[in-house]
Amino acid sequence: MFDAILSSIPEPDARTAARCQELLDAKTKPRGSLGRLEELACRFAALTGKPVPPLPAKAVVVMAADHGVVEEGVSAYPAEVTGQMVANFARGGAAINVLARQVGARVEVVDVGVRYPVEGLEGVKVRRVGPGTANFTRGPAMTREQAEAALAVGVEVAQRLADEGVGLVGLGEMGIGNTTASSALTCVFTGLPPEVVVGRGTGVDDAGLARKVEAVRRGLEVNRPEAARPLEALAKVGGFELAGLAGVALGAASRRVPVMMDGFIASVAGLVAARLCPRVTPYLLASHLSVEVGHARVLEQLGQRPLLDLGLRLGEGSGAALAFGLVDAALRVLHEMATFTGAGVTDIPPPVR
Ligand SMILES: O=C(O)c1ccc[n+]([C@@H]2O[C@H](COP(=O)([O-])O)[C@@H](O)[C@H]2O)c1
Ligand SMILES: Cc1cc2nc[nH]c2cc1C
Repeated sequence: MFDAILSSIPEPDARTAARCQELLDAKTKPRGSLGRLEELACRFAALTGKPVPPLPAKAVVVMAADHGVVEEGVSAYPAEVTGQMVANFARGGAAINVLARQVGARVEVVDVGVRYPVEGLEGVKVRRVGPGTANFTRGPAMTREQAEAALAVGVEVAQRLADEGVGLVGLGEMGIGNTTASSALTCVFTGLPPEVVVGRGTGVDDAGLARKVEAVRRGLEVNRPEAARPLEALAKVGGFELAGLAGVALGAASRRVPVMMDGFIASVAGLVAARLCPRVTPYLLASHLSVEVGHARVLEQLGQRPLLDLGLRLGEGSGAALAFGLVDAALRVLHEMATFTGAGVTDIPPPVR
Protein backbone atom coordinates (compact mmCIF):
# COMPACT_ATOMS: atom_id res chain seq x y z
CA MET A 1 0.00 0.00 0.00
CA PHE A 2 2.81 2.43 0.89
CA ASP A 3 5.21 1.31 -1.80
CA ALA A 4 4.25 4.11 -4.19
CA ILE A 5 4.70 6.77 -1.49
CA LEU A 6 7.93 5.29 -0.22
CA SER A 7 9.59 5.16 -3.61
CA SER A 8 8.34 8.68 -4.43
CA ILE A 9 10.33 10.41 -1.65
CA PRO A 10 12.97 12.50 -3.46
CA GLU A 11 16.60 12.52 -2.27
CA PRO A 12 17.96 15.81 -0.92
CA ASP A 13 19.80 17.83 -3.55
CA ALA A 14 23.41 18.39 -2.40
CA ARG A 15 24.20 20.82 -5.25
CA THR A 16 21.35 23.11 -4.27
CA ALA A 17 22.57 23.03 -0.67
CA ALA A 18 26.08 24.01 -1.85
CA ARG A 19 24.61 26.91 -3.85
CA CYS A 20 22.71 28.04 -0.76
CA GLN A 21 25.96 27.98 1.26
CA GLU A 22 27.67 30.13 -1.42
CA LEU A 23 24.86 32.67 -1.15
CA LEU A 24 25.21 32.68 2.66
CA ASP A 25 28.98 33.12 2.36
CA ALA A 26 28.40 36.28 0.28
CA LYS A 27 26.36 37.88 3.13
CA THR A 28 27.93 40.51 5.40
CA LYS A 29 29.15 38.25 8.22
CA PRO A 30 32.24 36.20 8.96
CA ARG A 31 31.93 32.95 7.06
CA GLY A 32 29.87 30.36 8.95
CA SER A 33 29.10 32.76 11.81
CA LEU A 34 25.37 32.08 11.78
CA GLY A 35 26.22 28.52 12.70
CA ARG A 36 23.28 26.17 12.79
CA LEU A 37 20.98 28.71 11.17
CA GLU A 38 23.16 28.37 8.07
CA GLU A 39 22.91 24.59 8.28
CA LEU A 40 19.14 24.90 8.58
CA ALA A 41 18.88 27.13 5.51
CA CYS A 42 21.04 24.73 3.47
CA ARG A 43 19.00 21.77 4.64
CA PHE A 44 15.83 23.50 3.44
CA ALA A 45 17.51 24.22 0.12
CA ALA A 46 18.51 20.57 -0.27
CA LEU A 47 15.04 19.28 0.64
CA THR A 48 12.99 21.74 -1.38
CA GLY A 49 15.39 21.87 -4.34
CA LYS A 50 15.46 25.70 -4.16
CA PRO A 51 18.70 27.60 -3.33
CA VAL A 52 16.63 30.41 -1.75
CA PRO A 53 13.54 28.64 -0.39
CA PRO A 54 10.50 30.87 0.24
CA LEU A 55 9.35 31.23 3.86
CA PRO A 56 7.02 28.23 4.16
CA ALA A 57 3.38 28.19 5.23
CA LYS A 58 3.39 26.11 8.40
CA ALA A 59 1.11 23.61 10.13
CA VAL A 60 1.33 21.51 13.28
CA VAL A 61 -0.58 18.23 13.08
CA VAL A 62 -1.70 17.13 16.54
CA MET A 63 -2.70 13.46 16.52
CA ALA A 64 -4.62 12.35 19.61
CA ALA A 65 -5.27 8.81 20.86
CA ASP A 66 -5.48 6.68 24.00
CA HIS A 67 -3.56 3.70 25.30
CA GLY A 68 -4.81 0.50 26.93
CA VAL A 69 -1.58 0.26 28.91
CA VAL A 70 -2.82 3.15 31.10
CA GLU A 71 -4.63 0.41 33.11
CA GLU A 72 -1.20 -0.49 34.50
CA GLY A 73 -0.91 2.83 36.35
CA VAL A 74 1.79 4.30 34.08
CA SER A 75 0.64 7.94 33.84
CA ALA A 76 0.19 10.72 36.39
CA TYR A 77 -3.13 11.67 34.69
CA PRO A 78 -6.28 9.71 33.74
CA ALA A 79 -7.20 8.76 30.15
CA GLU A 80 -10.15 11.23 30.23
CA VAL A 81 -7.61 14.06 29.84
CA THR A 82 -6.82 13.09 26.22
CA GLY A 83 -10.35 13.91 25.00
CA GLN A 84 -10.61 16.95 27.26
CA MET A 85 -7.37 18.35 25.84
CA VAL A 86 -8.64 17.74 22.29
CA ALA A 87 -11.58 19.99 23.21
CA ASN A 88 -9.10 22.54 24.55
CA PHE A 89 -7.16 22.42 21.23
CA ALA A 90 -10.43 22.93 19.35
CA ARG A 91 -11.19 26.05 21.43
CA GLY A 92 -7.67 27.44 20.89
CA GLY A 93 -6.73 27.48 24.57
CA ALA A 94 -3.86 24.97 24.78
CA ALA A 95 -0.12 25.73 24.74
CA ILE A 96 0.16 24.58 21.14
CA ASN A 97 -2.55 27.03 20.03
CA VAL A 98 -0.65 29.89 21.68
CA LEU A 99 2.77 28.87 20.33
CA ALA A 100 1.39 28.22 16.83
CA ARG A 101 -0.24 31.68 16.77
CA GLN A 102 3.15 33.14 17.77
CA VAL A 103 4.73 31.78 14.55
CA GLY A 104 1.69 31.98 12.25
CA ALA A 105 1.19 28.20 12.00
CA ARG A 106 -2.13 26.39 11.63
CA VAL A 107 -3.04 23.62 14.04
CA GLU A 108 -4.67 20.50 12.58
CA VAL A 109 -6.19 18.32 15.29
CA VAL A 110 -6.91 14.69 14.40
CA ASP A 111 -8.68 12.18 16.66
CA VAL A 112 -7.17 8.85 15.59
CA GLY A 113 -8.47 6.91 18.60
CA VAL A 114 -9.51 8.88 21.66
CA ARG A 115 -11.16 6.67 24.29
CA TYR A 116 -13.44 9.30 25.85
CA PRO A 117 -14.04 11.83 23.08
CA VAL A 118 -15.94 15.07 23.51
CA GLU A 119 -18.43 14.85 20.63
CA GLY A 120 -19.34 17.58 18.17
CA LEU A 121 -16.15 19.61 18.33
CA GLU A 122 -15.68 22.01 15.49
CA GLY A 123 -12.45 21.77 13.54
CA VAL A 124 -11.35 18.35 14.86
CA LYS A 125 -10.86 15.73 12.15
CA VAL A 126 -12.37 12.49 13.41
CA ARG A 127 -10.53 9.52 11.92
CA ARG A 128 -10.84 7.08 14.83
CA VAL A 129 -9.15 3.76 14.15
CA GLY A 130 -10.40 2.34 17.47
CA PRO A 131 -11.39 3.43 20.98
CA GLY A 132 -7.74 3.57 22.07
CA THR A 133 -5.30 0.68 21.80
CA ALA A 134 -5.46 -2.57 23.78
CA ASN A 135 -3.22 -3.07 26.83
CA PHE A 136 0.05 -4.30 25.29
CA THR A 137 1.14 -6.08 28.47
CA ARG A 138 -1.47 -8.72 27.57
CA GLY A 139 -1.21 -8.89 23.78
CA PRO A 140 -0.75 -6.63 20.77
CA ALA A 141 -1.81 -2.96 21.11
CA MET A 142 -3.50 -3.11 17.70
CA THR A 143 -3.83 -5.20 14.57
CA ARG A 144 -1.57 -4.74 11.59
CA GLU A 145 -4.62 -3.42 9.68
CA GLN A 146 -5.21 -0.77 12.35
CA ALA A 147 -1.54 0.28 12.20
CA GLU A 148 -1.84 0.62 8.42
CA ALA A 149 -5.12 2.54 8.74
CA ALA A 150 -3.59 5.04 11.19
CA LEU A 151 -0.52 5.45 8.97
CA ALA A 152 -2.83 6.10 6.02
CA VAL A 153 -4.68 8.82 7.98
CA GLY A 154 -1.36 10.60 8.51
CA VAL A 155 -0.31 10.29 4.88
CA GLU A 156 -3.67 11.69 3.76
CA VAL A 157 -3.52 14.64 6.18
CA ALA A 158 0.07 15.54 5.20
CA GLN A 159 -0.58 15.29 1.47
CA ARG A 160 -3.71 17.44 1.79
CA LEU A 161 -1.74 20.07 3.73
CA ALA A 162 0.96 20.03 1.04
CA ASP A 163 -1.74 20.44 -1.64
CA GLU A 164 -3.02 23.45 0.31
CA GLY A 165 0.44 25.05 0.15
CA VAL A 166 1.91 24.06 3.51
CA GLY A 167 5.70 23.86 3.20
CA LEU A 168 6.67 22.84 6.74
CA VAL A 169 4.85 20.37 8.98
CA GLY A 170 5.29 19.92 12.73
CA LEU A 171 4.51 16.65 14.50
CA GLY A 172 2.34 17.09 17.60
CA GLU A 173 0.55 14.56 19.77
CA MET A 174 -1.73 14.15 22.76
CA GLY A 175 -2.27 10.79 24.42
CA ILE A 176 -2.23 9.88 28.08
CA GLY A 177 0.09 6.87 28.38
CA ASN A 178 1.94 7.49 25.14
CA THR A 179 5.38 7.82 26.74
CA THR A 180 5.03 4.15 27.77
CA ALA A 181 4.27 3.05 24.19
CA SER A 182 7.06 5.30 22.90
CA SER A 183 9.49 3.81 25.41
CA ALA A 184 8.62 0.30 24.26
CA LEU A 185 9.26 1.26 20.62
CA THR A 186 12.52 2.95 21.63
CA CYS A 187 13.65 -0.29 23.29
CA VAL A 188 12.81 -2.19 20.09
CA PHE A 189 14.71 0.17 17.77
CA THR A 190 17.73 0.89 20.01
CA GLY A 191 18.09 -2.48 21.73
CA LEU A 192 18.35 -0.64 25.06
CA PRO A 193 16.64 -2.05 28.19
CA PRO A 194 13.49 -0.38 29.64
CA GLU A 195 15.33 0.95 32.75
CA VAL A 196 17.50 3.13 30.49
CA VAL A 197 14.73 4.39 28.23
CA VAL A 198 11.68 4.90 30.49
CA GLY A 199 11.17 8.36 32.00
CA ARG A 200 8.53 10.11 34.09
CA GLY A 201 6.26 11.33 31.27
CA THR A 202 3.60 13.63 32.76
CA GLY A 203 5.34 13.25 36.14
CA VAL A 204 4.89 9.81 37.70
CA ASP A 205 6.47 9.19 41.12
CA ASP A 206 9.05 6.46 41.80
CA ALA A 207 6.38 3.75 42.18
CA GLY A 208 4.78 4.86 38.89
CA LEU A 209 8.17 4.78 37.19
CA ALA A 210 8.73 1.21 38.41
CA ARG A 211 5.27 0.19 37.08
CA LYS A 212 6.13 1.80 33.75
CA VAL A 213 9.44 -0.06 33.43
CA GLU A 214 7.65 -3.30 34.28
CA ALA A 215 4.83 -2.61 31.76
CA VAL A 216 7.37 -2.02 28.98
CA ARG A 217 9.32 -5.13 29.98
CA ARG A 218 6.12 -7.24 29.88
CA GLY A 219 5.00 -5.66 26.60
CA LEU A 220 8.29 -6.68 24.98
CA GLU A 221 8.19 -10.17 26.49
CA VAL A 222 4.57 -10.89 25.53
CA ASN A 223 4.68 -9.45 22.00
CA ARG A 224 8.32 -10.01 20.95
CA PRO A 225 8.51 -7.05 18.55
CA GLU A 226 11.55 -6.97 16.25
CA ALA A 227 13.45 -3.95 14.93
CA ALA A 228 13.65 -5.60 11.50
CA ARG A 229 9.81 -5.63 11.31
CA PRO A 230 8.88 -2.02 12.05
CA LEU A 231 5.20 -2.23 11.01
CA GLU A 232 4.64 -5.24 13.27
CA ALA A 233 6.53 -3.54 16.11
CA LEU A 234 4.31 -0.47 15.73
CA ALA A 235 1.19 -2.66 15.87
CA LYS A 236 2.42 -4.68 18.85
CA VAL A 237 3.54 -1.92 21.25
CA GLY A 238 2.79 1.40 19.50
CA GLY A 239 -0.17 3.74 19.47
CA PHE A 240 -2.61 5.17 16.95
CA GLU A 241 -1.18 8.70 17.24
CA LEU A 242 2.36 7.36 16.84
CA ALA A 243 1.33 5.53 13.67
CA GLY A 244 -0.60 8.58 12.44
CA LEU A 245 2.42 10.84 12.89
CA ALA A 246 4.74 8.34 11.17
CA GLY A 247 2.26 8.58 8.27
CA VAL A 248 2.42 12.40 8.38
CA ALA A 249 6.21 12.21 8.06
CA LEU A 250 5.97 9.86 5.06
CA GLY A 251 3.24 11.90 3.36
CA ALA A 252 5.10 15.18 3.86
CA ALA A 253 8.41 13.81 2.57
CA SER A 254 6.62 12.40 -0.49
CA ARG A 255 5.76 16.05 -1.32
CA ARG A 256 9.24 17.43 -0.47
CA VAL A 257 7.87 19.03 2.70
CA PRO A 258 10.33 19.07 5.65
CA VAL A 259 9.04 17.67 8.95
CA MET A 260 9.75 19.28 12.34
CA MET A 261 9.65 16.67 15.06
CA ASP A 262 8.70 17.65 18.60
CA GLY A 263 9.66 15.81 21.79
CA PHE A 264 10.03 12.15 22.71
CA ILE A 265 6.79 10.75 21.28
CA ALA A 266 6.87 12.71 18.00
CA SER A 267 10.52 11.72 17.53
CA VAL A 268 9.69 8.06 18.08
CA ALA A 269 7.05 8.47 15.35
CA GLY A 270 9.81 9.93 13.16
CA LEU A 271 12.01 6.94 13.96
CA VAL A 272 9.20 4.53 13.03
CA ALA A 273 8.81 6.34 9.69
CA ALA A 274 12.57 6.16 9.12
CA ARG A 275 12.57 2.42 9.84
CA LEU A 276 9.63 1.89 7.49
CA CYS A 277 11.34 3.98 4.84
CA PRO A 278 14.94 5.20 5.32
CA ARG A 279 14.48 7.80 2.54
CA VAL A 280 12.36 9.88 4.93
CA THR A 281 15.28 10.40 7.35
CA PRO A 282 16.79 13.60 5.85
CA TYR A 283 13.35 15.27 5.97
CA LEU A 284 13.18 14.89 9.77
CA LEU A 285 14.36 17.90 11.78
CA ALA A 286 14.75 17.81 15.58
CA SER A 287 13.23 20.89 17.18
CA HIS A 288 14.28 20.39 20.79
CA LEU A 289 15.58 18.02 23.41
CA SER A 290 12.86 16.83 25.77
CA VAL A 291 13.38 16.19 29.49
CA GLU A 292 12.10 12.63 28.86
CA VAL A 293 15.25 10.49 29.16
CA GLY A 294 14.68 8.32 26.09
CA HIS A 295 14.52 11.27 23.73
CA ALA A 296 18.30 11.71 23.34
CA ARG A 297 18.59 8.01 22.41
CA VAL A 298 15.94 8.37 19.72
CA LEU A 299 17.62 11.44 18.22
CA GLU A 300 20.94 9.59 18.25
CA GLN A 301 19.35 6.81 16.17
CA LEU A 302 18.12 9.42 13.70
CA GLY A 303 21.51 11.18 13.60
CA GLN A 304 19.81 14.43 14.63
CA ARG A 305 20.93 17.25 16.90
CA PRO A 306 18.09 19.22 18.49
CA LEU A 307 17.89 22.94 17.75
CA LEU A 308 16.65 23.95 21.20
CA ASP A 309 17.03 22.73 24.77
CA LEU A 310 14.38 24.46 26.85
CA GLY A 311 13.52 21.83 29.44
CA LEU A 312 10.20 21.09 27.71
CA ARG A 313 8.22 17.89 28.31
CA LEU A 314 4.79 18.90 27.06
CA GLY A 315 4.28 17.43 23.62
CA GLU A 316 1.40 18.80 21.48
CA GLY A 317 4.01 19.99 18.94
CA SER A 318 5.03 22.81 21.28
CA GLY A 319 8.78 22.51 20.61
CA ALA A 320 8.17 22.12 16.88
CA ALA A 321 6.22 25.41 16.80
CA LEU A 322 9.02 27.17 18.69
CA ALA A 323 11.59 25.88 16.19
CA PHE A 324 9.45 27.13 13.26
CA GLY A 325 10.65 30.58 14.32
CA LEU A 326 14.26 29.49 13.74
CA VAL A 327 13.42 28.21 10.27
CA ASP A 328 11.90 31.57 9.35
CA ALA A 329 14.96 33.34 10.81
CA ALA A 330 17.36 31.17 8.78
CA LEU A 331 15.43 31.72 5.54
CA ARG A 332 15.01 35.46 6.13
CA VAL A 333 18.80 35.76 6.34
CA LEU A 334 18.98 34.30 2.84
CA HIS A 335 16.29 36.63 1.52
CA GLU A 336 17.08 39.88 3.28
CA MET A 337 20.74 40.18 4.33
CA ALA A 338 23.01 42.42 2.30
CA THR A 339 26.01 40.96 0.49
CA PHE A 340 29.62 42.15 0.89
CA THR A 341 29.49 43.55 -2.65
CA GLY A 342 26.08 45.20 -2.23
CA ALA A 343 26.95 46.86 1.08
CA GLY A 344 30.55 47.79 0.18
CA VAL A 345 32.04 45.73 3.02
CA THR A 346 35.49 44.19 2.51
CA ASP A 347 35.42 40.39 2.22
CA ILE A 348 38.35 38.00 2.46
CA PRO A 349 39.06 35.95 -0.69
CA PRO A 350 37.31 32.57 -0.78
CA PRO A 351 39.52 29.54 -0.06
CA VAL A 352 40.95 27.78 -3.14
CA ARG A 353 39.09 24.47 -3.52
O1 LIG B 1 7.03 15.57 24.12
C1 LIG B 1 7.56 15.05 25.10
O2 LIG B 1 8.77 14.82 25.17
C2 LIG B 1 6.65 14.64 26.25
C3 LIG B 1 7.22 14.14 27.42
C4 LIG B 1 6.37 13.80 28.45
C5 LIG B 1 4.97 13.88 28.31
N1 LIG B 1 4.46 14.34 27.16
C6 LIG B 1 2.97 14.44 26.98
O3 LIG B 1 2.34 13.83 28.07
C7 LIG B 1 1.48 12.78 27.68
C8 LIG B 1 2.12 11.46 27.90
O4 LIG B 1 2.62 11.31 29.21
P1 LIG B 1 2.23 10.00 30.04
O5 LIG B 1 2.87 10.22 31.38
O6 LIG B 1 0.73 9.99 30.12
O7 LIG B 1 2.79 8.86 29.28
C9 LIG B 1 1.23 12.99 26.20
O8 LIG B 1 0.02 13.69 26.01
C10 LIG B 1 2.43 13.79 25.73
O9 LIG B 1 2.04 14.77 24.79
C11 LIG B 1 5.26 14.73 26.14
C1 LIG C 1 -3.03 18.67 31.01
C2 LIG C 1 -2.17 17.93 29.99
C3 LIG C 1 -1.84 18.55 28.77
C4 LIG C 1 -1.05 17.86 27.85
N1 LIG C 1 -0.60 18.15 26.64
C5 LIG C 1 0.09 17.14 26.17
N2 LIG C 1 0.10 16.19 27.08
C6 LIG C 1 -0.60 16.57 28.13
C7 LIG C 1 -0.91 15.94 29.34
C8 LIG C 1 -1.69 16.64 30.28
C9 LIG C 1 -2.00 15.97 31.58
